[in-house]
Amino acid sequence: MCVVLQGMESCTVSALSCFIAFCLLVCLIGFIFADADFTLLWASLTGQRPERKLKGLVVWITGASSGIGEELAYQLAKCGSRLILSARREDELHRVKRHCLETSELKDEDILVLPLDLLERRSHETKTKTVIGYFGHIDILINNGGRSQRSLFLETSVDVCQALMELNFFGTVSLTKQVLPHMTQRGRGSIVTVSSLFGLTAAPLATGASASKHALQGFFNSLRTELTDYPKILISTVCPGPVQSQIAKNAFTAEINKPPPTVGHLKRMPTDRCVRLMLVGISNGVKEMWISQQPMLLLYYTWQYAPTFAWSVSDRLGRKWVQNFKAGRDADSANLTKPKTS
Ligand SMILES: NC(=O)c1ccc[n+]([C@@H]2O[C@H](COP(=O)([O-])OP(=O)(O)OC[C@H]3O[C@@H](n4cnc5c(N)ncnc54)[C@H](O)[C@@H]3O)[C@@H](O)[C@H]2O)c1
Repeated sequence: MCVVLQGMESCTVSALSCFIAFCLLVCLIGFIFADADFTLLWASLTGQRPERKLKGLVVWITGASSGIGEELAYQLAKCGSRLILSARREDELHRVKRHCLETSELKDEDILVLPLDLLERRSHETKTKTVIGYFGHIDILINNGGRSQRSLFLETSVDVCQALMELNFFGTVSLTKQVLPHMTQRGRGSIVTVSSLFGLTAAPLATGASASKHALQGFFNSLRTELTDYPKILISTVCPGPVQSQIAKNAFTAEINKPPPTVGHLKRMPTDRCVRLMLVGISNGVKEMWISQQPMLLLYYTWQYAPTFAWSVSDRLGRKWVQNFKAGRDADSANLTKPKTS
């Protein structure tokens, strides 16, 4: 009897260990192939669908003429959101609007094309009044417009660092300053700001851009803590790794108005996947979203738990990137490979 019970016990224990090992294996595989932080992935598996949550909402997108902003417009239009499309180039915004109308059930009056320069801060009050005059309210502001950088700090004019702060940080803060009082008055709304993984960590050739995104992280994290009396106002920051867009082509270089010498071919996440995850995050009240393919995401987790080890890995990767850049080669494509020799 005793021997039988012992046998059953050891069977149960080994079944339990197999089950735990299986769960750990599933977690490990999931972790290796994950392209977002766990809260966001959980929301995408079990949370509210954007098609349900965002239908009919009024969403203002800055930087809607290309890349992530353009894709946001397309996916939000399919969700049935009413849109305000802003960027500097009006013709490009009309192109995006036409495509939204062709691929969704929205009507012409559901999309307002509103040219806006983030650098022209004095215009932001009037632009906000125009939007409220047109739709009556704003449910979601997506602060997406911005630029990056491809230059070594030693060769870069401080004017470039200032220009990056003016655009990415002050332009965003200025528009938020106009829209937020409207949301606090209504007691609800979302302000979603596209930061970057290098707003949390760092990247070579992007000192000024990284600083401007770090500033955004600090600003919006602090703002969130000030708005605890408004539980229905969401302040969310999005931290993407490399995503397919025009970002490298439009990057600042060592001097203002000097185009990048080469356009990188860094392995980038498809824009539609990044935007889908963003919309899932917005629909489920996710306050910070990390969105990136591996190994960038893995490196970022390492940064959280073993920063010095992560710095030694990123120093190695960064050195190759800088060597290629100095040699005038495509720096982006070499960030995870050996320096190019031809
Ligand atoms: N693509 C990436 O790899 C990546 C990674 C992390 C963060 N981001 C961030 O995502 C956001 C969108 O960039 P993207 O990748 O789609 O690049 P993009 O160059 O394709 O789009 C940038 C958008 O910002 C607009 N813009 C630039 N200057 C402006 C100004 N003065 N006023 C108004 N609009 C202006 C552009 O017209 C364009 O519509 C940016 O804030 C960028 O920093 C991008």
